[in-house]
Amino acid sequence: MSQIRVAIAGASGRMGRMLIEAALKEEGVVLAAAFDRSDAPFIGRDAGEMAGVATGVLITDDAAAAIAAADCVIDFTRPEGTLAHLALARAAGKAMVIGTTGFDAAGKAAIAAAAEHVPVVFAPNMAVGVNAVFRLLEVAARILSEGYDVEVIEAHHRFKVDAPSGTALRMGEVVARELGRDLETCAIYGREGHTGERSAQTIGFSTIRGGDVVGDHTVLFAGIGERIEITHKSGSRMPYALGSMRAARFLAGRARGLYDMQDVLGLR
Ligand SMILES: NC(=O)C1=CN([C@@H]2O[C@H](COP(=O)(O)OP(=O)(O)OC[C@H]3O[C@@H](n4cnc5c(N)ncnc54)[C@H](OP(=O)(O)O)[C@@H]3O)[C@@H](O)[C@H]2O)C=CC1
Ligand SMILES: O=C(O)C1=N[C@H](C(=O)O)C[C@H](O)C1
Repeated sequence: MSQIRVAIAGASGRMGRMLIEAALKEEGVVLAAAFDRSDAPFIGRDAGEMAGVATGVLITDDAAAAIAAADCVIDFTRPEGTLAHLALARAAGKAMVIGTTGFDAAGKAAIAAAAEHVPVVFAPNMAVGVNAVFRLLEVAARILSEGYDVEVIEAHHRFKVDAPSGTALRMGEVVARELGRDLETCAIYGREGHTGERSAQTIGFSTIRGGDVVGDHTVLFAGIGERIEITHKSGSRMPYALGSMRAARFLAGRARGLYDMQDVLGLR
């Protein structure tokens, strides 16, 4: 089996630690480097420490050196960090898996531009189950295209900084595309005060933040006399991390281009 050497960005973060654990477990993946910001708590410590394994790979604050040591960067940080790492990966000709959410249009355009030079997997959710739900939503939206109001409801931990989640937005995009609507113009983000009656063409989003909720997403199709709910609940971050390892393996030896988890999982 061919091997891919990965560098984990944001190594001290919730996903960074999970990604290191997954990289150490996954066949065909070698943990080549782990890096974070210079004020991060684990700089200089063994990347395997959290997983109770000595790896000899020390967490560094030298992003360029970490990226140079790998074939592929796996990045779950913040949009500004990801875009800085992407510029380094592009300059060094390295592949990249991007799980970070919350990009604006310019950030997404920068990712598409970099993918003209290096291969990139960019997806708001790497879990296999969520990607299966995206396909289920296409079927549901097709069948329930008349007379059903669409609402996307998501819940996450108190530390999450972007809303709605990237996954909720992608769910909205999938349903909107199937219904021939443009999410840019039909989305309603929360409601307050005298809103008037609901307009049939809208897709509503509701966001809950609290405690340690890993990530729950529901798409509700509400008709007169019946409701259909399609729900995914995460009990652990490991499915995101294992999905990212599949994405890194998918990129091994691949040409430049922009891919997502539907490509990685062969769901297109
Ligand atoms: N696609 C998917 O499947 C999933 C995506 N995500 C997304 O991944 C991202 C990270 O989530 P999570 O791990 O919970 O977040 P954390 O805050 O726990 O971790 C983020 C890490 O990135 C570092 N970081 C923050 N800002 C920068 C920056 N500007 N430059 C470089 N490094 C930076 C943080 O360092 P410091 O602590 O010093 O700020 C930290 O180490 C979020 O966008 C989230 O939505 C999460 C789960 C699954
Ligand atoms: O921040 C998180 O935790 C998560 N973020 C992603 C998102 O915004 O969709 C994926 C998952 O829901 C966890």
